[in-house]
Amino acid sequence: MSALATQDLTIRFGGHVAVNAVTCAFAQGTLTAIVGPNGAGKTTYFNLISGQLKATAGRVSLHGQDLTGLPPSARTRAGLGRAFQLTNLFPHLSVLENVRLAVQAAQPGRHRRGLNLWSIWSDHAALTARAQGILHAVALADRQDMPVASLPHGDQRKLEVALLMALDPQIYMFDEPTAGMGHDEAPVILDLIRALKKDKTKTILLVEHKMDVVRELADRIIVLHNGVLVADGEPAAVIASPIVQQAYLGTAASAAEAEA
Ligand SMILES: Nc1ncnc2c1ncn2[C@@H]1O[C@H](COP(=O)(O)OP(=O)(O)OP(=O)(O)O)[C@@H](O)[C@H]1O
Repeated sequence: MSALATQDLTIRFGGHVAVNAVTCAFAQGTLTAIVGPNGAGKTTYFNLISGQLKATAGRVSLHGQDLTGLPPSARTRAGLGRAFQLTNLFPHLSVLENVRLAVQAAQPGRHRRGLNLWSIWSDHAALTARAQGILHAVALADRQDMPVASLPHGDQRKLEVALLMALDPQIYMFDEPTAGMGHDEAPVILDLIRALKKDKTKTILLVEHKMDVVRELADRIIVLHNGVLVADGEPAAVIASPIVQQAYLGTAASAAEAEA
């Protein structure tokens, strides 16, 4: 059984069908890149999977469990990990405190152990250690005491990935994870995605415009164009296919412009 699947997933905005009957299954332990031109429906597809948008038609399932009617929070609890919107955080708490809260949120049931001071103290120490480990992995350890609101943009993107890791989801959904990062910052995030990929229990969906990144990381590429899934397969074959050359890389359009 696939880890995640969408069946005829569709959303209309007025007369515009932004995602059009997309049926796709994602196998556990694979990294699928989702590519397509601007406005193709990639982020909208993510929003439908994570529940930020309600589908007009179709279904989303996780290990066979139908998630379609569930709100985003329930999908997160079921194992879907979508990068946090930083607006959902506590902007005046520190980076460490925010990550620690996410680590804590990912461990349901701990509070039911009762009010035992030793367990509260040891829990707090363990949660802090885990949060610090994650911050180290995303190269944010030296920013751990800064209020989230004062982080520069590149560090905010790293924090999004840190919070996702804190939740330890089964499905990682990355939407252009290195967008807006400097050349020295992007490799940290790409290394993390490589490490997640090696952990064959995780399933990764990656929306990415940079084809060199896609070529290196993806086991499979799917292509959206005008909300429709137009290509799906092994990276080299998909990148070489006429539909991608035309729809995504724009060779046909460029050739036509050159001739005009
Ligand atoms: N809330 C909304 N209301 C109306 N139209 C929307 C809404 N969200 C997305 N759209 C439209 O749906 C289409 C797909 O947008 P989407 O952002 O998913 O594309 P994308 O492939 O992620 O593009 P990009 O690569 O530029 O991020 C676009 O035409 C967009 O204008």
